[in-house]
Amino acid sequence: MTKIRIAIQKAGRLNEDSLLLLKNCGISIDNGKDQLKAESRNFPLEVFFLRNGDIPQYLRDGVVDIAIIGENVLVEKGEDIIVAEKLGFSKCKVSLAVPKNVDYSSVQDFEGKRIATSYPNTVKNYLAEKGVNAELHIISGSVEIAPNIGLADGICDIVSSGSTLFKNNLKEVEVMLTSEAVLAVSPKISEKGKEILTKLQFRIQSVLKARQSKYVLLNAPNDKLDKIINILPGMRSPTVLPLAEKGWSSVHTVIDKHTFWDVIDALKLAGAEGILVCPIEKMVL
Ligand SMILES: Nc1ncnc2c1ncn2[C@@H]1O[C@H](COP(=O)(O)OP(=O)(O)OP(=O)(O)O)[C@@H](O)[C@H]1O
Ligand SMILES: O=P(O)(O)OC[C@H]1O[C@H](OP(=O)(O)OP(=O)(O)O)[C@H](O)[C@@H]1O
Ligand SMILES: [Mg+2]
Repeated sequence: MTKIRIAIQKAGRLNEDSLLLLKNCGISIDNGKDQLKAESRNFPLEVFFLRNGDIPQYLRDGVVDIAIIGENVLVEKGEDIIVAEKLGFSKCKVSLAVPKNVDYSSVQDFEGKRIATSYPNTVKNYLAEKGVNAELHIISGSVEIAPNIGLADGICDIVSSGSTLFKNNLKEVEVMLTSEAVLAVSPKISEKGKEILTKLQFRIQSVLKARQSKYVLLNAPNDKLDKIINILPGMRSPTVLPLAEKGWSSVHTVIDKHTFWDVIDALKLAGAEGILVCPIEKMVL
């Protein structure tokens, strides 16, 4: 039977969320400690645990069919790789930063300066677009220390909360790109592999939609139903059921978690009572 091969980061920031996503998709993986390869018992999937930075090459060569990888790594070394799905976790930026005490006015200030980074192609392309020439110092980690030890005038690295920059007396001056984990696809994937990928993507989409939404149940007096229903976005239109108590109804609907608190406040004002909010496990549309 054909199986699809997926690359997942062996250890690091993407590992846990990638495995959780597969688990939420109902895919069980027998993953012993330090195992570099594992199989699913209930989905035609083989998992390879690899270094994030090596994954674009494995995709290009067709050694794996798909991968969960940071978009920023594809920008750096996998522009030819197709992204099938954004996955909503490991969100970060790739930014330029300089020491806090430097007077910075524009990207032109990097002209002739030394920049330490693990993302040379990203910086090179960005600066070329802006017509700036700088000298790059390629290092594989702890980039933020470079200006403090006199190795560089500025850095280009991943920024999330900004605390690493802050601790190293640096300030973010240019955001070159924003990134999140994505499902990437090898250009060499077979037709059979594509069929399995479609099934996997269907499951992933159901999980991601569910993560974004909450199921809401509330009670309302019938004379306030119109106003309440107007507030609710819902998947299609909300379900309205009569309560045992005369003149009252129960309303069921789905709310996007980003607008959630605003909608709840509006519902209360409109006369909703006994509001219950539940997580959704899967959302199949
Ligand atoms: N601080 C952060 N916040 C959010 N996402 C991050 C952060 N740092 C890195 N990422 C994302 O997670 C990915 C993996 O980062 P991590 O530091 O675990 O691995 P790495 O050292 O870049 O790669 P490798 O697996 O090759 O060692 C990055 O490519 C980026 O997309
Ligand atoms: O803005 P922040 O929330 O501080 O996150 C940014 C830091 O996170 C990443 O490093 P990581 O901790 O993954 O260490 P690494 O360099 O060993 O990969 C990245 O390289 C930054 O240094
Ligand atoms: Mg890191």
